[in-house]
Amino acid sequence: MSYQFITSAKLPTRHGEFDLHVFENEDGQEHVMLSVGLPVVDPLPEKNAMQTRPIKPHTKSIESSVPLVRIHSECLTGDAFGSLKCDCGPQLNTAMEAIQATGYGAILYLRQEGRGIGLTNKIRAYALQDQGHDTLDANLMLGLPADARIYDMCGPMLAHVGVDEVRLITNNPDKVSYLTDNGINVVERVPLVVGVNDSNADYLATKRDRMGHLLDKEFYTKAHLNK
Ligand SMILES: Nc1nc2c(ncn2[C@@H]2O[C@H](COP(=O)(O)OP(=O)(O)OP(=O)(O)O)[C@@H](O)[C@H]2O)c(=O)[nH]1
Ligand SMILES: [Zn+2]
Repeated sequence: MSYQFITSAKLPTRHGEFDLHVFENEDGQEHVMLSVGLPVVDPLPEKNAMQTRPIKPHTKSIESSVPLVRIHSECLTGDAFGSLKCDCGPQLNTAMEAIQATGYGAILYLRQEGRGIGLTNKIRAYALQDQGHDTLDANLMLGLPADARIYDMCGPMLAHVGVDEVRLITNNPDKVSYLTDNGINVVERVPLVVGVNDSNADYLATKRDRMGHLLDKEFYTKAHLNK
């Protein structure tokens, strides 16, 4: 699949100002990158398309010499509606804050709702979860993969802002492997365990115990929360 940069603009947010870049694949599916302190290709057609604005100075420290990057998969229910069934909303907000704090990094917001099965199927899976099935079994019962996401857009999106090494904010080792196997140096994995609550503790435990997510050290169990 090939990916094309379409346009960009400033996006002030409650976490600070980002440059928002839109990319599209050949099927017309859009992905978004929010960046801070990284080059921006001028979106205006009358200007040289390859011209870049100068990189804004960022807080230089040993930690921030490599950009902080979060690959975030779309979750309408968590990101927009404040759902407590998952940890996506708090993860997105925390990552945006952390990237603003370093002044150097990006969120790749991938439109792969429901781990790539789409919103309708995710809600079908939620209905099965309402009957007691866990997040993994619910997908399988629908005849769908546990995780249908692809990450081949990440390389072109990062290349667009001149990034080939990252400090990656994730608990998912698949994301680290994918980037590493595709020429992006992951110098550090930065864990992101936020938004744990009574409604998502079992869901997080399933990700830890059945899907290989690296949550063991930092993660609190439902039993712990109920103490
Ligand atoms: N199919 C399905 N998708 C879900 C469910 N809960 C959250 N999601 C989707 O899962 C995606 C986020 O994936 P997660 O497994 O939470 O985390 P991750 O991105 O793999 O790992 P981190 O980088 O550590 O956040 C989003 O696209 C959500 O819409 C669920 O119960 N079923
Ligand atoms: Zn979610």
